[in-house]
Amino acid sequence: MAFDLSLVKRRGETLVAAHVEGGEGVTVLFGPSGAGKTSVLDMVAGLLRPDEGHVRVGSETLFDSATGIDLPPERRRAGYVFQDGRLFPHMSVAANLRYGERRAPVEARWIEFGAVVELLGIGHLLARRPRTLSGGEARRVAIGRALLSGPRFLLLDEPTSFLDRARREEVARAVEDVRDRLKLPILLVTHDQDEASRLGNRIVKM
Ligand SMILES: Nc1ncnc2c1ncn2[C@@H]1O[C@H](COP(=O)(O)OP(=O)(O)OP(=O)(O)O)[C@@H](O)[C@H]1O
Repeated sequence: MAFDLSLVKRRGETLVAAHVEGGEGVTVLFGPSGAGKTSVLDMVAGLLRPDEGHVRVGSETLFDSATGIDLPPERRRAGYVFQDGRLFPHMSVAANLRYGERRAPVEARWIEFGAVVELLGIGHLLARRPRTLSGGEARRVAIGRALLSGPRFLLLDEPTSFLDRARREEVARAVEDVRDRLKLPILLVTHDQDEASRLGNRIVKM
């Protein structure tokens, strides 16, 4: 499955434009602050309406301004991991993960709780609250919650930003595992050149 995106959106003074014709694996959106990377993720997720263009993932059209197709976010089935993770602070790690799972219709669940916990190495964290996690652990839990929501693809907004070197490494490895073991299409935003080269099967400059 691959992304096929052609998007144009005016945001204030900025014209955001992106064209992606991807193959498998990780497509990196790379560019300076303000180029519109997060806006592109929001348009793919269905949270922001493009002025023009299309969003296709695999054989499915999620948006097309020419034909009027515009699926609501819940039917697009994006696993969106926001830059700040947005874990629920009053819930344990396990409850955060289960929340993702409960959101998924039964027929959309393609991965088990135990498999996600194992893949991301978060078994020892299940009883903890988000505020007691390191930045890298919190990002891994947020990726796990997204995976359990039965997504067709993942949107990762700067998954290693604001982390020290060791935590960046942890999260980068988790992204590689998701890419290589689950074969899920991933659209990943970064402004770190090394990370773009390491994780991306292709890089789209914005
Ligand atoms: N709600 C909004 N109304 C008007 N302009 C906006 C709005 N949100 C974002 N913008 C503008 O759209 C442009 C793209 O913003 P966006 O957050 O998508 O960029 P980005 O590349 O993800 O930046 P960063 O790397 O800093 O997160 C910016 O110029 C921003 O000021």
